[in-house]
Order: sequence, then structure tokens, then C-alpha cells
Amino acid sequence: MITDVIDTKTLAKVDPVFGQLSFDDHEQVVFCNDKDTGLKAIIGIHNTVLGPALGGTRMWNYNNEWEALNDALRLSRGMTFKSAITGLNLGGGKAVIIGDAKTQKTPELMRRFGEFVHSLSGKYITAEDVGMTTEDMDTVRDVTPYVTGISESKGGAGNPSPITAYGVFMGMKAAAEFKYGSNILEDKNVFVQGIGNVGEVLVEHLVNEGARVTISDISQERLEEVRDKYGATIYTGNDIYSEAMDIYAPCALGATVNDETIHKLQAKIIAGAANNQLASEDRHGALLQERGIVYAPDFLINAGGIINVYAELENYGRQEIVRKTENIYNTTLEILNDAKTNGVTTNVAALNIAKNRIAARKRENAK
Ligand SMILES: NC(=O)c1ccc[n+]([C@@H]2O[C@H](COP(=O)([O-])OP(=O)(O)OC[C@H]3O[C@@H](n4cnc5c(N)ncnc54)[C@H](O)[C@@H]3O)[C@@H](O)[C@H]2O)c1
Repeated sequence: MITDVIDTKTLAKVDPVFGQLSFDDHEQVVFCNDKDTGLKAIIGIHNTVLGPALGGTRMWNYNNEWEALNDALRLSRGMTFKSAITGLNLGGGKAVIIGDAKTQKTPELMRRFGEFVHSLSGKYITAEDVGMTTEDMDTVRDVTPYVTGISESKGGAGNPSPITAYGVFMGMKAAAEFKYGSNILEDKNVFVQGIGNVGEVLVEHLVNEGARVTISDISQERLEEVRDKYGATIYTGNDIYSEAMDIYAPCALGATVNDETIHKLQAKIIAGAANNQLASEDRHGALLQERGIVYAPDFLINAGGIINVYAELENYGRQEIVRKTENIYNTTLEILNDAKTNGVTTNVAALNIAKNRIAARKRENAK
């Protein structure tokens, strides 16, 4: 099974769905179309052994349908392992809506999307991801109960991003403990790439701890806002990947650790919120290991958001959300040590634990 980011021409050469390189024994892939609202969406259900497939909906202006399908397949697979390693009784799923969230998203489109989610009778439960807001989830809630991340006023756990940021902060501290023998980030030079919902709160934690934080984003307005609020430095160079830094925190989109960037990276630690940070899990994971760069697996340290939405299903409160998220520190440290002991990449060490949990449940269910 290959998890590499593939260019469109290569993607189009193989069979449309089951032959895709990102296809990894997914249970179900649902294509949703509605002419009236312009909805074109793909729901990927990767695995439901541990529970219903939960994962956010991403709205993105994909260049073509291959890219959208590939994203749905990769992201839903990631959710399976994220929930498994976090100890949640959830499977992995993810939805993508093809289009520009700024110009093409309407309440009607979101409601129609919600109806498609409802038609799956709870096998897939949706939530917020890039291009979505809590209000959008509230709109989906009008037509289906199979949605999390709705507003607190409607009985939800609210915006998951601050707790995701806290989990990433915990994972980063654990990586620092592993690399430097201390989890204190004071004076560490941290680059946060993407200062959206998660990135901004991560910047706040880092600044509070005394780290030297540099921020980058495609939005100048956001950069100035976050600089003014927290005193972070705006990155003005033209190649963030070549910059001297202690910690690189990718908090925008995935696959930024790739063939072009990996040899330039100066960071000692990579710990961020973005999903699927390694363009090729195997190749780039191994190269990071070789270069002594500590990679805190994304699906492990960005699980705060799913812990937050899981509270809506299991009815636990704020204290338990924070406790479970703080535990990301212990799990990360355990996995980094495990990888070192067994001579495997940190990504493989994390995946092995997740896969073992799923296999054990499958055996139990079969009894
Ligand atoms: N929100 C959550 O709870 C959560 C949970 C788990 C994982 N994640 C992942 O974390 C990442 C960030 O999530 P978010 O909710 O903060 O998203 P967001 O959309 O609020 O923020 C993303 C930010 O990245 C910026 N950006 C986009 N392309 C960029 C580029 N090339 N260089 C620099 N900046 C760029 C955008 O302008 C935006 O400010 C995503 O990959 C998401 O899938 C989020």
C-alpha cells in the first residue's frame, strides 16, 4: 500500500477507485452529487472496526476529481489510525466537498450534504475541517444527528481547534523532551506555518512559554493580526524550508515534507497540526530518521480535535477532554522511545500500535 502524494497524470492511469494508490482497503466510498446546490462531495469510510467512522468535512478548490478522491482516501485512512492510537472507539472517515468555501458554500449546499451523511445511518459521522465552520456543522445538524463539532448553545463541544492546538503543543513538548532532554520550549526557535484556527492558538501557547515564534501564512491580514496579538515575528524570506530553526510546526496543509523540501530542512523537530505531513510516509519517514529529525506523527499529536468531538458522543466534559489531550504528551514520548528502541520510524511505531488495537478488536468481535 502506497501513501505517497501522486501527481494527477499518475493517478488517472490506474483504476478509478479500488485501484487508486491511496486506496487501502477502504470499506466504502460515497460520491454525492446535487445539481441544484452545486454539491459535489466524496465521503471516504476507511474502517469501522472500532466504531462509526468519524472525521471532518473539508471544502477545497481541488484542481480535479482525482485530487479530491485521493484526499478523501488518504484523510479517512488517517482518521482510522488517529482514533485507534488515541484509544477512542471510533473508525476512520472523512468527507471532501469540491469547491471554493469562500464563494460556493451556501446553507442549502451544507443541508444537502447533511442529507447525504444522514443516508448512511450513522456509519459516518461528520465534523469540521478546513473550509468549514461551527455554523456549517449547525446547519448540517438541522438534517442529521450524525454530526459533531456543533455550537455549545446547541449541545455541542464547540470549536475543536483550541484543544487540537493544545494537543499539538503537548506533542511538541514531548518531542523536545526526547530530543533535548527537557520539555521546556523557552527560547526555542519555532516556525508555525499556517496560523488559522489551530495555528493561532499554538502560537499563543508557545509565546506564553517563552519560545521565539516565527509565523507564515498566505494571508497577510492574518499574519499582522497574530503578530499584533502575540508578538510573533512574520516570516519574510522566500523559502521557509531552508531556514535555521529548532522546531517546524506545519499547521496549514499536508505533504509539506516531500522530495523537494526534506533535504533542506534544518529543524530538529517536526511537530504540527496538519494531516498527512509526509508526502510519502515510508520514504520521507525513513529520511527524517536518517537525518536525526524527530517527527512527532501528525495523526497522534493532532488528535485533540477528535477527543473534543468524541465528548459529544460519549457525554464527557471539559475536564476529561483536557485530561485525554494532555495524555498526548505521554503517548508521544512512549512512541518516540519505542521507535528508537526498535529502529523503526516514528510513524511506523505509531501505526503499529494503532493497527494492533484494531486487529485485537476484530478478533474480539469475531468471537
Ligand atoms: N481544526 C482542527 O481541530 C484540526 C484537527 C486536526 C487536524 N487539523 C489540521 O490542521 C491544519 C490546520 O487546521 P485549521 O483548522 O487551523 O485550518 P484553517 O483553515 O483555520 O487554517 C489554515 C491556515 O493555513 C493558511 N495556509 C494555507 N496554505 C498555506 C501555505 N501554503 N503556507 C502558509 N499558510 C497557508 C491559511 O491561510 C490559514 O490561515 C489542517 O491541515 C487541518 O486538517 C485541524
